[in-house]
Amino acid sequence: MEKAISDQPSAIGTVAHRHRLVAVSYLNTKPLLYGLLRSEVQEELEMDLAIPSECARRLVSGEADIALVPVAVIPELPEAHIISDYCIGADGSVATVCVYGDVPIHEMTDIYLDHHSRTSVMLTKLLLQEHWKHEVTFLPAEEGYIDGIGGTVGGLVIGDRTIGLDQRFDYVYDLGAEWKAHTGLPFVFAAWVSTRSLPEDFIQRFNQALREGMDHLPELQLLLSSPHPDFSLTEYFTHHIDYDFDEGKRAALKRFLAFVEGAAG
Ligand SMILES: C=C(O[C@@H]1C=C(C(=O)O)C=C[C@H]1O)C(=O)O
Repeated sequence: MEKAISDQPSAIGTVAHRHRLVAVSYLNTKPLLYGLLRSEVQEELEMDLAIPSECARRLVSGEADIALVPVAVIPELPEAHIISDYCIGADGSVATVCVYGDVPIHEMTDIYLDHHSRTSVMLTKLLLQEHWKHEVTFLPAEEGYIDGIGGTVGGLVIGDRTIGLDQRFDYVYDLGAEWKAHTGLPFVFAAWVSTRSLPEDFIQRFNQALREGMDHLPELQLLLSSPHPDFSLTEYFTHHIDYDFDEGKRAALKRFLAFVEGAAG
């Protein structure tokens, strides 16, 4: 455990050991990344991006020290510290985590579970069990699986690949909205987690940097191109994704992790 990681600049002005950080490679993380990249705290970080399931794998394997991870992986970590008041969450419809299909959910016989996801895979299972009360066969997904959605086969899709998909399928179930209808709560998909306790002053600088990112959303939107003519970045960043890890999301996390742990046990 006593692996010394210094947060102090070394004699030549660089940081001796940087925290290895991995964040989600989707659009919804850009405001948080923008803050980190504008801040001096980035000098203390070795930053990389990956799909959510890979962020989870790296934190569990010890290849990363800090990650924006799907919250469903938290029970697998020997030590987990949520180090930020910012997250990838939603209070109602999230827009980019949906089950798609040609038929209503109760007519679906099979559902593909997106291999990019850890949290929404479990959320789909929870909602089928508790909310829709409908049994299906779960199909593992791999690259290209979206083309296999059709007939009575539905599919969970998360992140940027969902953009435009609502025009391709007749039935779209937004899991942020369905969770809210089921529990009355907002939801947290991913949180900033470290696998060991970090110095308080680092955590403060880290959160200040994330805050800066949120404060500069209009500037960031000048740098990003819109992924689809019908997709509003402003709408997505301000009405769908809810970045505050507030009391409601903490309550949601507790409830959701109880389900995840129950399913594992
Ligand atoms: C809202 C989203 O939440 C994502 C969903 C995740 C999951 O299902 O494991 C993980 C990270 C989040 O980025 C999204 O990416 O669309």
